Amino acid sequence: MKIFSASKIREADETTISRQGITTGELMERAGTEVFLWLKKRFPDKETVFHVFCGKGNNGGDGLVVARLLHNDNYKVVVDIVEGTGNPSEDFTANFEKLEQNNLACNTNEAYEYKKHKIIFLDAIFGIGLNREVGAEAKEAIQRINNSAVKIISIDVPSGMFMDRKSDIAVHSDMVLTFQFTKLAFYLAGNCNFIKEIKILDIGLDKDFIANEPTQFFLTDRTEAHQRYRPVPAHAHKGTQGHALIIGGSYGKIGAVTLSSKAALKSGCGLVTAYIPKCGYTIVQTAFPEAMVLTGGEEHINTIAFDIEPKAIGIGMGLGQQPETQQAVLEFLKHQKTPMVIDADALNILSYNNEWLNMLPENTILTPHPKELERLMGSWEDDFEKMEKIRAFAKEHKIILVAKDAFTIVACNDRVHINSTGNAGLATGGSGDVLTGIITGLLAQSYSPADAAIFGVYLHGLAADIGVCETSKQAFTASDIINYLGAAYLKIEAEKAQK
Ligand SMILES: NC(=O)C1=CN([C@@H]2O[C@H](COP(=O)(O)OP(=O)(O)OC[C@H]3O[C@@H](n4cnc5c(N)ncnc54)[C@H](OP(=O)(O)O)[C@@H]3O)[C@@H](O)[C@H]2O)[C@H](O)CC1
Ligand SMILES: [K+]
Repeated sequence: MKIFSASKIREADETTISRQGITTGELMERAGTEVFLWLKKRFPDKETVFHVFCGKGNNGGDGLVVARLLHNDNYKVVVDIVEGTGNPSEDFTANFEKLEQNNLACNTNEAYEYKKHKIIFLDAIFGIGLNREVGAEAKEAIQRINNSAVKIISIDVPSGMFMDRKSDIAVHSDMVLTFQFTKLAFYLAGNCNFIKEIKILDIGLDKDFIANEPTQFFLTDRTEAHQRYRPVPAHAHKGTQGHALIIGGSYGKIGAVTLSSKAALKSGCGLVTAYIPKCGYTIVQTAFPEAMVLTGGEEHINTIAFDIEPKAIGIGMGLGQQPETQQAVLEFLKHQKTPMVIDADALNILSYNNEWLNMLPENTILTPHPKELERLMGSWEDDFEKMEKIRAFAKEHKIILVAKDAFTIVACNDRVHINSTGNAGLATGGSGDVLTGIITGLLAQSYSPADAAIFGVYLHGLAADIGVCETSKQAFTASDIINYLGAAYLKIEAEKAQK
């Protein structure tokens, strides 16, 4: 799914208004109606009290439409117009007048009994139009909302959240009902406390505009994942499903390479060879009998040489950074032409030898966690700068960068893809090793590097989303990601069959 900036969303509005021959007020009515219908379905109990906090712009206008529709549908509605939210927009004013005509007064300080009623706070103070720091009055309203113990639903965006820069104060939403497009700011690490859940409401913006307007940002949602997924061909055998080579491990860190190798095989490739130091030989052969094993070095890898022809290589998991290992990795990378995923210590070795980055084959996949990312490309001021640096770094070095985070970002071909699956259960040792294994396994199956990275990250997160429902987040381990890969594939197959 495309992600557009606030200015592009305004263009989409204007195009829709002119092509569909409607007014801005009619578009607002449509947006408000979608919110109303969603609320009505979710909260059928007419005793529910909706307390709507409106700013004076179009986000507030949406809030007023929703308030009127709820009121006319016999819900209990309380409306507060928040001061210090700019000059009233035309459509806000029109809807404010309609509210009076419908006998719904604002700012009445009406008391409602918290015990007796189910209270929902609707947040319509600011939307995508926030363009300066929130002033005292609006801040007070945001704090009041946040300090309440009731369910908070934001219209379009959590009020106070900037679309293009770091936000200091914003509504902490249980649910954001956002119009037509999801927003980039929702996925940034610094904003993670502001949103629990996102629901995109279709408000019928112009389809041609959406299809044709370019953007650099995409959400890897179900549809995107399905487009990149490649089912196993009916005539497949282990020779056609690709051979993955996983290079890594050192004394005390053989688990990393074992997890990675297992994940590669479970992602669907035909054969996996693990290249490890001798100290791990019995461990890998015992823990993972499906793998073939090659060795180099005693307790750490000191040379990388083999006579197999893998279709993809994953390197770095548990490798260590002994001088001999560093030398072996750099020598190895110098001659590589095979599609490759570089992780963990192999990434760190590259960061100390930055000039080597440009020698990597085009579209080599790098999978850093935040610390490794910082070592690679330097630090960043805020999430927006981080995103831009990731995009520019991938472009400059002609690589694919998989920046692991709560919402993992894949930068490739001057585009940024934000993953939509995964949960806090993935914050567990070895989950990165599993991801590298999955991506390497997909590469071995002839997925393009971009598809392997984008789909691999999605699949990894989906396995965790399915898994934690049975294990809990706390008890979820990296091995569970591997165990639930099958369920993730089955879910994707079932969703595709439903279409
Ligand atoms: N396609 C859609 O998604 C549609 C969205 N709609 C809704 O419209 C809002 C955007 O509305 P807009 O009026 O542009 O902006 P806001 O409501 O977010 O903000 C209102 C104005 O507030 C002023 N402002 C900005 N920052 C501050 C601040 N810190 N303190 C006080 N005031 C501030 C600013 O006006 P100025 O003239 O003062 O600069 C804003 O314009 C969108 O989010 C949706 O909810 C449509 O209803 C339908 C289509
Ligand atoms: K809002």
